[in-house]
Amino acid sequence: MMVDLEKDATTGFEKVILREPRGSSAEILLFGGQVTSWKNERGEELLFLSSKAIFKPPKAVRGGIPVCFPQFGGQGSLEQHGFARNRLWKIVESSSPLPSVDSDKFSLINNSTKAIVELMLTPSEEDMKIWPHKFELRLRVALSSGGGLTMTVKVNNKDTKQFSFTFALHTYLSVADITEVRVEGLETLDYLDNLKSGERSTEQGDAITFDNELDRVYLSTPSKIAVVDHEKKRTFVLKKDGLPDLVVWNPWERKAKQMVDFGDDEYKYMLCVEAAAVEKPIVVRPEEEWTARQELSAVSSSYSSGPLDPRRVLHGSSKEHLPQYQASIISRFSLRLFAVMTLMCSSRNPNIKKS
Ligand SMILES: O=P(O)(O)OC[C@H]1O[C@@H](O)[C@H](O)[C@@H](O)[C@@H]1O
Repeated sequence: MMVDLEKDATTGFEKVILREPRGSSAEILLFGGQVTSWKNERGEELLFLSSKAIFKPPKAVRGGIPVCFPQFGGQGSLEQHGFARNRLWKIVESSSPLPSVDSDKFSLINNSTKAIVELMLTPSEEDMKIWPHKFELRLRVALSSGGGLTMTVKVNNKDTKQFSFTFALHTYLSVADITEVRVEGLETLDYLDNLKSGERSTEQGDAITFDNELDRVYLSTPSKIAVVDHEKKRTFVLKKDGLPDLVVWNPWERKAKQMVDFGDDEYKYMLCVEAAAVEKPIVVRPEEEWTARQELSAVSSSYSSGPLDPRRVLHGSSKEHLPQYQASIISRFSLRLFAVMTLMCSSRNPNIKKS
């Protein structure tokens, strides 16, 4: 396992590179704490990064996995998606003893089964003027020996009063042809439609497919979602914890043309699936810590990694024989029962603890 710190020759941005012996790798910019590349063992890029991406602060970089904090989207007093994605983060020295970046390239061998780096963002005086809360935001990125990419986020409240925020890991997946892509695991869920001023609707169909602009926040989603790329015969599996919502976004043709940092036809080759906490802001009291995690893996589409949706576990395959409306009613009833039982078991967010 190797962890390198380099200065990108083209952009001048500093980046950490994680490599594992079988060939997979990941790159993380200190600007934005943003993963901009994740490659499998054959060296194929799994994340989308726009050819028109602008590497010039304070513009956020279009692609990879921007961190949206302390605000998701445009609802709030801050800039769209918050400021974390266009600030310079620091490496937490204890995570990987990386030397300074004065010479061209440094390497070290990490003997664990994962190549890991931990980055941190704390507010500057300027940040405190727009969001007056002392916090520590940590992002740990780990590349496992199988090539899976795990991102663990921690927010510590270092202040004397509580604060709340919304959050997303804005993952841009690279796909071969968006019209041949299917998202599984969101069937029958409620969502907020950003194209209809956040109007609430319920997903009726089967898996989600794409033939137009789509911008939705799916609510209380299962911990495992699959994005099937038929053309590439590849399935992305996204597992998450502490991030109940899932944003699904593709700008399609018209919006693509309006974005200066996005190619006119690049919408065909990307899909954003964003593990998020949007509907219910996270509240963290002084000296408390909130943790969330996302695990990404890319497997051949013939691979089955087990049931996606907890409702399918409850009903087994018999649900498939029920008329669709009946199956959907039972699903929703079970979900509500599950939600009530969960609420009864814990009234506090299980992802928050004393730091
Ligand atoms: O252009 P930005 O600020 O990176 O945002 C891109 C998109 O991000 C998505 O998360 C939002 O749901 C969209 O509404 C938004 O257009």
